[in-house]
Amino acid sequence: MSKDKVTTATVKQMKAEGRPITMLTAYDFSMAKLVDDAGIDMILVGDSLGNVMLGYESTLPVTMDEMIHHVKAVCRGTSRAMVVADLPFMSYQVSVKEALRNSGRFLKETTASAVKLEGGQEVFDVIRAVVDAGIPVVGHLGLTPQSVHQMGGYKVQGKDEAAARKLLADAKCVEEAGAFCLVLECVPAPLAKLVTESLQIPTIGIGAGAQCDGQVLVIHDMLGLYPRSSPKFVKKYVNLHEHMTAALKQYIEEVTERSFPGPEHSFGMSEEVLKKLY
Ligand SMILES: Nc1nc(=O)c2c([nH]1)NC[C@@H]1CN(c3ccc(C(=O)N[C@@H](CCC(=O)O)C(=O)O)cc3)CN21
Ligand SMILES: CC(C)C(=O)C(=O)O
Ligand SMILES: [Mg+2]
Repeated sequence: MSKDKVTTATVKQMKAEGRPITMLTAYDFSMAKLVDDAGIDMILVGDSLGNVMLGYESTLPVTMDEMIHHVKAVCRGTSRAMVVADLPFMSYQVSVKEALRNSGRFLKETTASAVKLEGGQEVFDVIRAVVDAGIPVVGHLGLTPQSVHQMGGYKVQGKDEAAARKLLADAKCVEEAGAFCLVLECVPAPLAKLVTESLQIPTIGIGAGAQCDGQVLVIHDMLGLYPRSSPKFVKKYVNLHEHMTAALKQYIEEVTERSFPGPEHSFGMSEEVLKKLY
């Protein structure tokens, strides 16, 4: 392992020093290389690949085999960032044994160094067992997309007193179980701040305000590459959809009018050889 590689120790150190942790998703080699070269700390191969890469309506259909396919590609493009593999729906809910088997697959079949899973008190035993097997775990609370049907849609979580208390208790559970880091998704900013102050482990927010120890976004959302509507928490740093459409239209036009390829994109041969062919 190279000496500047981001590890669980790096992330812990960053919280201690008050340095924000940066995380983005990536799902393939080229995007991972772009993100890693830019200097991101953590790359999440999210099950959101079901939406942005595979066109599913939710993350629920994503399989372990689909995840592994993408995690492998991301690892090949990453040298410094820590790669975190998202455990897909039903890969860790059935039993602790299955959770161990599937977490183990990520670390054996790819070079990812941590796994992520959704839930609080109900996944305490799972987190504990995976951590005990030597696999670092990232928790995920608040809006947990794998429970979309139970939540009745993608909604901000922890708004009333009971829900807020439950989220705080779940966060402490996730830490107690041994997770080294916790994603907070769609949580009121003041509650995310309270959770962040209440935990030793760093929190990584997405729609959880500025007081988390780090931030994560889906890369397609922040680059303006996702054609479906984006949640309120997304900031589009660039509208790549527009830039790419312009490039594609120019290509179509130039091929149609035969201005592409030009001489600089073409290969010649000697007149002498050519003459013999005619
Ligand atoms: N491209 C993409 N980006 C994501 O952030 C993302 C995925 N896909 N797929 C998996 C989940 C689904 N996520 C979502 C999807 C929708 C909302 C959303 O529409 N939220 C409302 C909140 C409304 C409210 O309760 O006030 C919003 O307006 O932001 C939030 C998170 C986050 N994840
Ligand atoms: C949005 C992040 C936290 C995630 O779980 C994913 O990309 O799947
Ligand atoms: Mg996910």
